[in-house]
Amino acid sequence: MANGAVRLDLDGRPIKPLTICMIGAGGFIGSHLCEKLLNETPHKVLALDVYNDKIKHLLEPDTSEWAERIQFHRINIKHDSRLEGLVKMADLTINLAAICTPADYNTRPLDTIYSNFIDALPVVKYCSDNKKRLIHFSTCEVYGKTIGSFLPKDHPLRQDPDFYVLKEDTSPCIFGSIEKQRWSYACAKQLIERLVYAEGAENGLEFTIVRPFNWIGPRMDFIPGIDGPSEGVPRVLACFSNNLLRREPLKLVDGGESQRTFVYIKDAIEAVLLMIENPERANGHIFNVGNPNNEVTVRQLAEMMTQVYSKVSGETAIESPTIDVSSKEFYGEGYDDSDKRIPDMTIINRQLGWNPKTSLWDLLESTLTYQHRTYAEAVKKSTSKPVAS
Ligand SMILES: NC(=O)c1ccc[n+]([C@@H]2O[C@H](COP(=O)([O-])OP(=O)(O)OC[C@H]3O[C@@H](n4cnc5c(N)ncnc54)[C@H](O)[C@@H]3O)[C@@H](O)[C@H]2O)c1
Ligand SMILES: O=c1ccn([C@@H]2O[C@H](COP(=O)(O)OP(=O)(O)O[C@H]3OC[C@@H](O)[C@H](O)[C@H]3O)[C@@H](O)[C@H]2O)c(=O)[nH]1
Repeated sequence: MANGAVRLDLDGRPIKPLTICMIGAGGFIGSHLCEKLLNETPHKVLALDVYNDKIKHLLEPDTSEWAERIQFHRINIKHDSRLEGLVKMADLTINLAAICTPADYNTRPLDTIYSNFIDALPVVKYCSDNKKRLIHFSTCEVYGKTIGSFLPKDHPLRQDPDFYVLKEDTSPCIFGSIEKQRWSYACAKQLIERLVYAEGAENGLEFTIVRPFNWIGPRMDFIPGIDGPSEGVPRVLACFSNNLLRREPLKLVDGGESQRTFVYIKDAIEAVLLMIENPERANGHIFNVGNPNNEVTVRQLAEMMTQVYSKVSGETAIESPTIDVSSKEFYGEGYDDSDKRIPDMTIINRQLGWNPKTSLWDLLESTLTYQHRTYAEAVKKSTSKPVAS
């Protein structure tokens, strides 16, 4: 922690140091949350994951100021009897573990459903049985498609926020048919949300559910062939970064017409810290965490990323920076998409006073600077390797 001052919660009460069992701590969000907790709070982290590459810098012996506050446990929660003991040792459990890349939802629907529902079940049960607080990571995908998407393209009601803004307590969850296996993830996340909520209602579980709306930033996913499988398909930020690093056109799925709101990971982590440290304001709530001001179509995102990458790398853009591909070609059979995702911010504003700060341009600039610095050399080397004869 930067200084020894006592931290106060939003109601002016001192915050007591916590032990946090963080499952999925080695992933994108987990790595930023661990960093924040170690840098700015006195809390201790029991970090559980199958991988730790993204938090290695926090575990190395020379970061000894943190050595006593973070402990890594290489655990696959599918089958590890140590899990309940670790939940019991902690004051709070945060579950981030999941398969959460859309390319997997329609091609590995069983793994997706098991990961997002079955594997999360014991975590909920251990928290409930042992009277431990749980912060569970769900997703904005539980909203599925907007009501407005079912209206004709030029219908005036499409402009009415009631037909597209997504509200935790009133919006319905609208998924495609069962053959559209894209929705396997959203459906599993919805059922685990319902289970967590029911444990709260029937057994008094103290819970908070987080619905992230496209959090992006450094360390998200992987660059295929560099720190992940060559044939792997990460989420859009890493797909487009990979294309820019390799000087290939960015692939626009079905014309890049879908809309997303992107929030900077560092803004979003502030919201999670408020939930951790203000249980009385966060328990029993479901929170949208996103930035309604950063809405773009995927095509606009591609154009912006191309411009920003040119600026940070000093390379001019290629002649045809984007190319259209069909979703069947890109993701395979059973893909479908959310048309538009604007989070309503009323509840998080009222309970925690949180607001996102960073514009899309600024967050892309810092993220693409990181991508260029981290990967440009490695990509260059990998593409200049002589082909074996
Ligand atoms: N990043 C976003 O914008 C976003 C959006 C919506 C929802 N979410 C949710 O937030 C959570 C974290 O997302 P992320 O972006 O950090 O993803 P991520 O893939 O980077 O992190 C997930 C981590 O969980 C670990 N994990 C998965 N299965 C495990 C298991 N069986 N045992 C132990 N560890 C396991 C993975 O190794 C990985 O490190 C997920 O639940 C995801 O569904 C994220
Ligand atoms: O190369 C690409 C990659 C993706 N896309 C498109 O870009 C959009 C965003 O794709 P992402 O891979 O970021 O994933 P999505 O926003 O659809 O879903 C994500 O949202 C919330 C989380 O739960 C998950 O992390 C993930 O499901 C989609 O419309 C997708 O079709 C492209 O056009 N080109």
